Amino acid sequence: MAWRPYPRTLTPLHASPASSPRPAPSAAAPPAGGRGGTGAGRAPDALRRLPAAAARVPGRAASAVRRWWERTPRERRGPVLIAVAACLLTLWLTPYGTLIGAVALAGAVAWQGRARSAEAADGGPGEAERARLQTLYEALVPHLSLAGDPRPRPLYAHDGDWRRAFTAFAFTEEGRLSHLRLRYPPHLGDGDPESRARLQRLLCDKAGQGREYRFAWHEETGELSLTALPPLPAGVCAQRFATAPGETVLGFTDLHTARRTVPVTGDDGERRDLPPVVWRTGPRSAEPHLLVLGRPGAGATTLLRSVALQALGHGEVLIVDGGGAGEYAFLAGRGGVLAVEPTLAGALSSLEWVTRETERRLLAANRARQTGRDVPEDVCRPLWVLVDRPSALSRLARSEGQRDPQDLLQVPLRYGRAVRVTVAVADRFEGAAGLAAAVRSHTRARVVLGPATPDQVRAVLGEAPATTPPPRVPPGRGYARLGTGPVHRLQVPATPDPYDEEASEPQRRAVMELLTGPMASAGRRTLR
Ligand SMILES: Nc1ncnc2c1ncn2[C@@H]1O[C@H](COP(=O)(O)OP(=O)(O)OP(=O)(O)O)[C@@H](O)[C@H]1O
Repeated sequence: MAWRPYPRTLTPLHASPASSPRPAPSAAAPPAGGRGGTGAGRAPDALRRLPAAAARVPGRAASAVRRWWERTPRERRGPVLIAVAACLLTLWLTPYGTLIGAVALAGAVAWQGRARSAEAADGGPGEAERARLQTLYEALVPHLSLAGDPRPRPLYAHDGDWRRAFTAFAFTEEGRLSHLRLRYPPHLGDGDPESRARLQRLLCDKAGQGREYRFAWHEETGELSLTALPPLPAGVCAQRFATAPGETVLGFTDLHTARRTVPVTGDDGERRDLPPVVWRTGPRSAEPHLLVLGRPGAGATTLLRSVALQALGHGEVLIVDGGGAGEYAFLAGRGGVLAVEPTLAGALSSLEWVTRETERRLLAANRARQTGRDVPEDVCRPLWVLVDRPSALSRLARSEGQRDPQDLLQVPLRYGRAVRVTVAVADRFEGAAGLAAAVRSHTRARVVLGPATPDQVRAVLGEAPATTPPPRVPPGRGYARLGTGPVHRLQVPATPDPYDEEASEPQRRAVMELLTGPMASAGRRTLR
């Protein structure tokens, strides 16, 4: 297989530390920006940390002022502003007032940062942080101590020391635990999923609700690390992503699980580099077809729309809308869109054409190879078959005594990869039982959207996520797994139906901008 370098617009992660979001902390290194330390007495590097700590002081003072302002009741904000303005005016009018004000401000800022700088300088946690670690340690003692433990100094004991148990930790600027690495005793049974789940639940409760956490078990060293994850980037609209041909962005994920970033523009117009989940299709792909499952309203249709808009840049698209709600109607008649079929009859005839077209392409490719000629262009042009809610169509077909449209997906699913025919299927959880065996066995790129239990995620992706469920699940939020790769957290870009009046104007406009022009009647192909 030929090695293909990154296109210049794509950024390998290691190449742009300055412009990328900060990497999540590894188990050995607490997160940059958070304040961390080791409990086991690593050598303090005070001199190195002091300038950095001093540089953070104004930032801390500013966030203290912001927190104070947010806590101030609305009715008191006006008088407070007037008092501040009066003080500033007095200083302005007093001889040397500006200078006195500046010195006083610098003094206040230095005072605010003094205690914390001292802590940061010796690398140790502050008083509040020590108290949090102590509370966490005491909560772990009943779970991790052993009655009648013969060892003279067990890791976890009521009069024990958290410094021996916690080998690394870090706190956020707000004083919340952001990273912890702890040693666990051998009797925990780290091979037992129930023991693991119990300890993880306890740690989540004690580390603070309302965030997602990633757990990593290090069985060789008997350590467990917990890392608080920031929310995934929301507010990314549909747009032309910087990808190579054959690559589709399913959504965005965490920096530590992605291999690169792509530049994107948020709906506020701000440009950022974000780590995408990239799905590769085509003859070399190990996951040439996609299955999306989720609860109603979780965003499965949105993901198929996003795939369709990206596919239109390089190939032709045929859509079967089993939901029949007209959520793809805006694509009908656009350049590159072969058909949008909301009815059973239309779905059957279009999918029959797809079967014939796949077979035609296979024969043409075979003949070209046998005669040593190039494969014809019409065989290489990607063909995308997007099927939304096939289980609903199958049910309808059964009740009407017609052929199951999913039977017609067998050929493209089995043989389509070699001739660039890609199938993406979306359905609801309750429709999963109605998916044909071919759909289930040939869709190795998988996405789960919306609220789902770890067991539901495992049932679809083959593995539960290593992260805890998000406290609030926005539309388009879920998990993705490509083949046997890791389970990624996923946020799908907002790609609404541009005629959906409830969608935000910038998001609808973004979709309209990606639409190809109407197809000229001369270019229309008949699928019947
Ligand atoms: N990634 C996203 N970002 C922002 N909004 C989204 C996203 N995904 C979905 N939505 C919004 O959530 C709503 C439901 O989305 P969508 O129709 O895609 O869900 P669905 O899973 O197909 O639901 P159903 O099965 O009921 O059709 C829509 O209003 C849509 O605009």
